[in-house]
Amino acid sequence: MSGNKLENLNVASQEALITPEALKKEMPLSDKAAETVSKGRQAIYDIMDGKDHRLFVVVGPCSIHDVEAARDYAARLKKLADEVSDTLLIVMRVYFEKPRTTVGWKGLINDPHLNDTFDIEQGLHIGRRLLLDINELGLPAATEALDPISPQYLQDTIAWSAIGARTTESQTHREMSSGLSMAIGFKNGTDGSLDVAVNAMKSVSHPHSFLGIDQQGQVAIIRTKGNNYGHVVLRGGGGKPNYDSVSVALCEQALDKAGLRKSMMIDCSHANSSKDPAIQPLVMQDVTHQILEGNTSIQSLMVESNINWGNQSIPENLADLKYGVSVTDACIDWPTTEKAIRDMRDKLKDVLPKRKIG
Ligand SMILES: O=C[C@H](O)[C@H](O)COP(=O)(O)O
Ligand SMILES: C=C(OP(=O)(O)O)C(=O)O
Repeated sequence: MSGNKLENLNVASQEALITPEALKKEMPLSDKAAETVSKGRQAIYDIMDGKDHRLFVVVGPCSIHDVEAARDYAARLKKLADEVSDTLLIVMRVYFEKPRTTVGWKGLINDPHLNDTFDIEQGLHIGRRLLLDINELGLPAATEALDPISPQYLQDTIAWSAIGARTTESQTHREMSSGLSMAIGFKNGTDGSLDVAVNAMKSVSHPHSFLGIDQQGQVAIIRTKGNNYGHVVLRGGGGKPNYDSVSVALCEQALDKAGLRKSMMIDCSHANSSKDPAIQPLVMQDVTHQILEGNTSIQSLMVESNINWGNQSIPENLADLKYGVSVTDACIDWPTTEKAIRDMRDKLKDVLPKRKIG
């Protein structure tokens, strides 16, 4: 550590990490996986541009903590995705980085062994392997871009990214998003503020120059071109939901006033469900009804779903973990997910092709 007595005084230790280039050399993207990423990104662009009539639906666990259960879930979701692909583009939530309101487990990259050992090098390897395998299935992946460095390790496997409610106002995250290679959903603030997401959409469309790391892990000046595929994610906040038609109309007005594309995602979980999974299918039904009634701005949804219902705390003895149950937010189970997605597809399959977007 530096000999300077005025710096790192609160740093306990630091250790070098594998570079992004080295990790990708160890775990390259196959042609099949690359095709899944590229097609997934393009389909989302086409949906946002009104060239593809479908909705895209980001479905999956609140967080990934058990890669075998994640593979099991991905195989089920891939089958469902193929079944509904005429109407819904299904993208799997593969969330490795968890923003916490205060403290708590921060995800599989930060602590892959769920025991505060913070084996981040192992976390990056495990996370990349799973993302490669999910894309190999032909299932595109979505994640939250939370850590400003990790995208250099993983973003070549990602078709869509979210910036979370706690970081949508962050300049660092807006700068990072302006250089990412896919559409970015900006959550409204945890207090329900829409302004932070609208301002993020404005910011992300501009070029930015900022401090980052390159593929060789060298600190570098990153200069971006700007990203024209930012959109708002309505996730509720301030103790109340904002998926209702009035909140959606107010969001459309705000986007119109700002001269931004009226493309939004409804997050059926978080403050839109008061974190009660039983509410998520009701939100999905309400959104479907809004579209049947003529809404043309809702182009995507987010659903927190797992193999089994609810959530669990991380036990002292990991052998006590219940299979396929979230260790962060509570999720709907697989049968509920299948039913809700199928219902949405059946109700919208003849309507979406007639929607005039934009
Ligand atoms: O999606 C996960 C949670 O909503 C988010 O990480 C905050 O969780 P917490 O309030 O339990 O920290
Ligand atoms: C943390 C999440 O959501 P939010 O940022 O809306 O709380 C999430 O989608 O996992």
